[in-house]
Amino acid sequence: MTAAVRCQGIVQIYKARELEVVALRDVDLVVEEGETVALLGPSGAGKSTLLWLMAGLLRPSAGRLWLHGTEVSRLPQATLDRLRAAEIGVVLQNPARNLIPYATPAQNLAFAQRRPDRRRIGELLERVGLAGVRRPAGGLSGGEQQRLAVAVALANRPRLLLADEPTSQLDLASGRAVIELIRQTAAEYGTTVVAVTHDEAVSRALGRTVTIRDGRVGAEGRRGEDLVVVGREGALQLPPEYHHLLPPGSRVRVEAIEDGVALRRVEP
Ligand SMILES: Nc1ncnc2c1ncn2[C@@H]1O[C@H](COP(=O)(O)OP(=O)(O)OP(=O)(O)O)[C@@H](O)[C@H]1O
Repeated sequence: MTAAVRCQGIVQIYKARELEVVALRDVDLVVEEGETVALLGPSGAGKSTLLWLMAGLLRPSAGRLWLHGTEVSRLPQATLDRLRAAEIGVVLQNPARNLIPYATPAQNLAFAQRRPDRRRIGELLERVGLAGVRRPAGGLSGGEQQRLAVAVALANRPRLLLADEPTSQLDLASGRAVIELIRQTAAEYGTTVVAVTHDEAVSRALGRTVTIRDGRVGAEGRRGEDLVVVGREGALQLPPEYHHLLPPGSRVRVEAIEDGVALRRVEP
């Protein structure tokens, strides 16, 4: 089966004046079609950058990226834009950026659809609690805009949904409704979901977690068990709960044991 997303050695460097910021270094990641994945990690780790790359809104500085078997890191921009419109739903971090401010919620959904489907529009507005709301999107609260942005991203039943903190501005009840909508869409249409989140309810609902630390895939979890991922050339990132045992600069002796290695601190 072709993976929905395949990242191979992705590097992303931002150039800000004379400074270069390495946001991602050697990210290898495969998301199978129909999988639902939460991207976790501390602030500044590179999660949003990875999502922007998957959405084709950024080009990687190095490495290769495939979406549904097409190498997007090499596609001309117009082809990439067409592919995004046809197959990908994107929810950016600032919800207003996903919306047309002078259009009503229903109009926003209609603009997003490639084929008009009034039933789907009604159903989505109902699901995000905006049925009957006729104010322009620009006049909605942050939470309402966020719920509408998720609905807009799902208006075309995308093959791939990419969402950056889709519940960050929502209270518990609306957050649940949005999570349920995403989960149900994934189950019903086989939509692949990758969502950056700090919300535990979202990562629980999505099932697979990928933790980005310092621009790399540091850990992966399924069904609650978090496993450290061995990167290129054997690189490992210790989870924060072990930092006090092996603080930065520690010298460790690596000892082979039956099913792996043990790391033992050696006092200088
Ligand atoms: N446009 C940009 N220009 C320069 N540096 C940037 C730009 N966007 C992000 N960065 C830097 O790249 C690194 C990764 O940023 P990114 O937003 O991807 O992290 P994040 O994990 O999504 O963080 P958060 O959880 O705070 O959103 C950070 O050091 C950030 O300051």
